[in-house]
Amino acid sequence: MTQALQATGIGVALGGVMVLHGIDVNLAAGQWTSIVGPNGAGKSTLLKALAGLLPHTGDVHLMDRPLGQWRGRERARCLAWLGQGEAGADDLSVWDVAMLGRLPHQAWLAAPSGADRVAVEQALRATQAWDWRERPLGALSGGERQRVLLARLLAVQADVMLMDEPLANLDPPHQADWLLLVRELVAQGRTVVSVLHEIGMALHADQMVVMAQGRVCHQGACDDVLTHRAVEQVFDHRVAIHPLGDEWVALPCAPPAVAPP
Ligand SMILES: Nc1ncnc2c1ncn2[C@@H]1O[C@H](COP(=O)(O)OP(=O)(O)OP(=O)(O)O)[C@@H](O)[C@H]1O
Repeated sequence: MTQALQATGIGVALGGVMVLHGIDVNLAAGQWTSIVGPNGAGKSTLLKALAGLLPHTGDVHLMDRPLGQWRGRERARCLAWLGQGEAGADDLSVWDVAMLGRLPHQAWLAAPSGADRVAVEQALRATQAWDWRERPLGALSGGERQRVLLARLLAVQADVMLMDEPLANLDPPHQADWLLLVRELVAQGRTVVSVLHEIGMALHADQMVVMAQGRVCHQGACDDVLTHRAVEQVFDHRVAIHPLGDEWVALPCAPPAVAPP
């Protein structure tokens, strides 16, 4: 199976402290992988290292080529990024924000091509952000803003898409729309890697990477009970995964009762 991203021995230090320790992961091409784990586990840091956005030790290969051997624009066409709580660009219109996703396709200072405009319109329609295209990003609600940033990622039309908490601020119908969108992207042969706190949504992926304390505790199929047990363990059994029809649901659990003194 072709690997879209392969990380070997990834170590990252932030503020002089090691926050990732010797991470090895293989993320298959044409699949959706979700990364889950408690707050501070290192999920966002791993995603940034995979995107080449952070200095790290170890190796990352994108489509079987070392990340460092990709030229900047070529890599930006292949790998698209949606960060967590991205700030800035508030004065830009929604259209212009989504058009930023086309920069890797455009010659320096060139006007957007017809293909760029088609890609942006498709992306804004896919996230139901088309009607706001003339509004400034800063005038949108949190969920509306997130859908525009998702459109920017889609506009890249990259083969590999990394998303850090893509469901942040999205209401349940738009979370369901995102799930359909990801399934469609994967059906087209694209690779999606998402950091998710919504374990129930994360279980819809093909593969799951389970992290805690800067390490990968488990990587496996989302329908494998070993993966479920690993998820329950990293969350100190405060979440339990149960079958529901053909799917899996994650339910929160009360803390264990403390025996009276
Ligand atoms: N700039 C920084 N300097 C020092 N430590 C940092 C810095 N940024 C993050 N960290 C630490 O690195 C660890 C991993 O952070 P990271 O954001 O990758 O975790 P996460 O699993 O994505 O968490 P969350 O679920 O809360 O978003 C945390 O302990 C965090 O406090």
